[in-house]
Amino acid sequence: MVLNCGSCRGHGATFFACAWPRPGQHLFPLPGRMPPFPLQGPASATPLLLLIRPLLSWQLDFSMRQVLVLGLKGAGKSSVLHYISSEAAKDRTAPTQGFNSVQVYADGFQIDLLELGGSQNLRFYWNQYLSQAHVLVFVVDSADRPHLPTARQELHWLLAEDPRLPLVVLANKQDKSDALSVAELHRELALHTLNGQREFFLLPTSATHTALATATSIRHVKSLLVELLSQL
Ligand SMILES: Nc1nc2c(ncn2[C@@H]2O[C@H](COP(=O)(O)OP(=O)(O)OP(=O)(O)O)[C@@H](O)[C@H]2O)c(=O)[nH]1
Ligand SMILES: [Mg+2]
Repeated sequence: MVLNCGSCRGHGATFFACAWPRPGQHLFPLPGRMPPFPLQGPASATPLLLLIRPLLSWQLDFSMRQVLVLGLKGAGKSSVLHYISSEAAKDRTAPTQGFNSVQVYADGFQIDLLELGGSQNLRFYWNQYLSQAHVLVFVVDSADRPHLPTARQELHWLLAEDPRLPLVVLANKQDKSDALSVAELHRELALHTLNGQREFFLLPTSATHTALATATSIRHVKSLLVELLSQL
């Protein structure tokens, strides 16, 4: 079930509760700029506060589980989020300018999935959201060979910051004929270097209509997340 900000109980700071973005909403239209989190300051600090308050609801709450969804631009993050929240694929998605979030309920808790845009200027802010995430989902375009070294570099920078955060890597766009296999991606992303401290999963996915009933269905991602998060 998808919930919009009207159902954002439990975010702690009620003043900000209504600011949680609606699913699919892009609330950060400023080109390439997104403030770091956490941000502090008096409530009178508008208009900056108005711009940042959606991000302030990304905070720990025992009834919520936070999933941070990262990956280079065009990897398929928004498409994955759309499927997880609506159980339907989307033909077109716009590049995320800032962030994008969806909330789903499962097994008695709320899962907040937060996607940060994957363009270079937004990647600068990625690591600032790690500390409040329960799981990191890293989406890779399996057919985008030229950008795999960048994806590997970005992923390993993130992992170095938090050696214990559970990691789910999605080898997305498996429907493409030139997509690397999971084994090839495992090698290209140097995932063998992960130490045994963190829980780690690498799943083949395809966020397309035709793949919804196949082995690469995003449905498996949702099940895995629920299982991982219910152990917390
Ligand atoms: N063939 C194929 N196309 C996909 C798949 N997933 C996403 N796409 C397409 O890839 C393009 C980019 O997808 P997005 O979901 O917007 O990518 P993103 O990671 O959110 O990109 P940014 O928001 O710019 O960081 C869109 O045209 C999607 O329709 C997939 O599994 N297979
Ligand atoms: Mg996006």
